[in-house]
Amino acid sequence: MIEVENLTLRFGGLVAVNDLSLVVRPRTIHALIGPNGAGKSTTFNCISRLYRPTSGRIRVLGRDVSGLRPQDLAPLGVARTFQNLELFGGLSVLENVLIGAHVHCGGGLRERLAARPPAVIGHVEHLLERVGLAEFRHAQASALDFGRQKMLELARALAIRPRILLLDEPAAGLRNREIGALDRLLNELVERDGLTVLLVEHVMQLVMAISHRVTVMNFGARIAEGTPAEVRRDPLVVEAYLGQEAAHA
Ligand SMILES: Nc1ncnc2c1ncn2[C@@H]1O[C@H](COP(=O)(O)OP(=O)(O)OP(=O)(O)O)[C@@H](O)[C@H]1O
Repeated sequence: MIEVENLTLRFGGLVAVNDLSLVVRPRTIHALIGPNGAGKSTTFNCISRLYRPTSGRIRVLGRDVSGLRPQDLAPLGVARTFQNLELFGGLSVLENVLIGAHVHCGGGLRERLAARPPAVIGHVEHLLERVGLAEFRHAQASALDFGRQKMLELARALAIRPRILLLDEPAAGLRNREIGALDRLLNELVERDGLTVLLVEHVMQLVMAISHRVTVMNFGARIAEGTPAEVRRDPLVVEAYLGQEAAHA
């Protein structure tokens, strides 16, 4: 679903991503982990076209993305969420998801909100149920607590009916109960709906529970890859990131 080949990105003299290759297979949850500054977000931003790589190649759904703009990815079936939430705080929960649902139709914000075909509303209501926000559908997005705002961002991403979900730290700042709900939802999206998920995440509780594959980065490069159990035991990973405690967890 995603193929990253020899990706390098330099910011001036700093090599943020260094010759990174990785393959995300269909219907898997693939986590990108590593210490702060390892190059995870930069890799993510190259895949979602916010950054232009210095060299290397990225294919998404078999297509070279080098000529695409960030907004070209949604029509291809690729949705993303952001580490710093990017909601329309003044709009309702329902309207925020509606905006996502209309991505295929083009047009401005006003047109997207004005056109509310019943089928689209039905889909949006269904998504709000799935992320546990149905009862908040008419609340203003900015009035939700942080955990619910994160679920709203996820619902908006799902509204485009994506085949690939790119999630930037979906569990950051969530409480245990919320992480459990996210775990169940992501599993269901992959198992039942056939989505593919690539996530950058620091919350090991989630990564180790849900990932089929984990790529570990340090200093811009890949230092390990495997199942959660494999990377947890990898001495390089233990030294760079997880610590002895996680190795024995
Ligand atoms: N826009 C930028 N301009 C210059 N340097 C940058 C930029 N974005 C990231 N960097 C640098 O590139 C390196 C990799 O950063 P990146 O944000 O990709 O790491 P990360 O693994 O996502 O870290 P974190 O877990 O803290 O989010 C860091 O040294 C960072 O300071």
